[in-house]
Amino acid sequence: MADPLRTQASGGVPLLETAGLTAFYGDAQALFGIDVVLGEGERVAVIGANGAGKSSFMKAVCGLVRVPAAQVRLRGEPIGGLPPGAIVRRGIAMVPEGRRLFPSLSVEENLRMGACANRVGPWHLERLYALFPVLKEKRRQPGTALSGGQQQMVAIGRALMSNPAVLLCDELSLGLAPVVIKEIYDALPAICAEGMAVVLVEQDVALAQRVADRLYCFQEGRVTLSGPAQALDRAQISQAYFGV
Ligand SMILES: Nc1ncnc2c1ncn2[C@@H]1O[C@H](COP(=O)(O)OP(=O)(O)OP(=O)(O)O)[C@@H](O)[C@H]1O
Repeated sequence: MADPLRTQASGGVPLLETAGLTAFYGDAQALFGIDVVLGEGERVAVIGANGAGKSSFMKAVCGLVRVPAAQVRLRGEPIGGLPPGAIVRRGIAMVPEGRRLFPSLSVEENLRMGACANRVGPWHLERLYALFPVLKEKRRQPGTALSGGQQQMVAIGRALMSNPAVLLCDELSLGLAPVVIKEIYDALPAICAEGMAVVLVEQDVALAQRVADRLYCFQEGRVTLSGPAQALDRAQISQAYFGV
């Protein structure tokens, strides 16, 4: 049967693919051959326990952890191991775990930093302010003076300002109140409206199932389960998540 992820993108090539992705910190291996495929406009969630390798995967894709070139491909082109700036210019932007705003810059300056990639697309300051109006109100304040949820909006906005084809979001909900998490995730359809694809690392499995088209479960640096988000049941996920 035809694989929709390979046929929907041009020439049968997926938008983003990792093939046997391995990653190391010195001698310590964190990823042991991760195969992930992302189609145009798809939303994929990566779940797994602490230390499963989710953040290492995201860092490997965006160039923060060096990996062999052919292990990460964007529209078929090997991009593994390129410097992070080069990967952003090719269309992959990251919302990092813990937001990592520039503390000495205002909200607006943080947002403008994302535009350094010089990519053309639908995202610009005014559109971001329409999406998250509170950021316009607070645009002259230091980014780090904002609440956690507002800082997350800045981190998302900064990534969107590079007009990516793929947005990587590492634990958007970390440390946020449920009402704020809902506000952030409610913005996702508007963020994806032009067909941008998203990879989300999410600790809340039920939330991941609600927002993603497909899930990958990692355990100890390997994919233990993948499939359509709604089709995977709790028992399968628990087995893949905890290995019990
Ligand atoms: N900078 C680092 N140096 C050495 N080892 C690291 C480093 N970062 C992560 N690791 C190790 O790599 C493995 C995967 O960690 P990673 O942070 O990718 O997992 P994770 O699934 O994102 O976990 P969490 O949910 O806690 O963020 C773990 O064994 C971790 O200890």
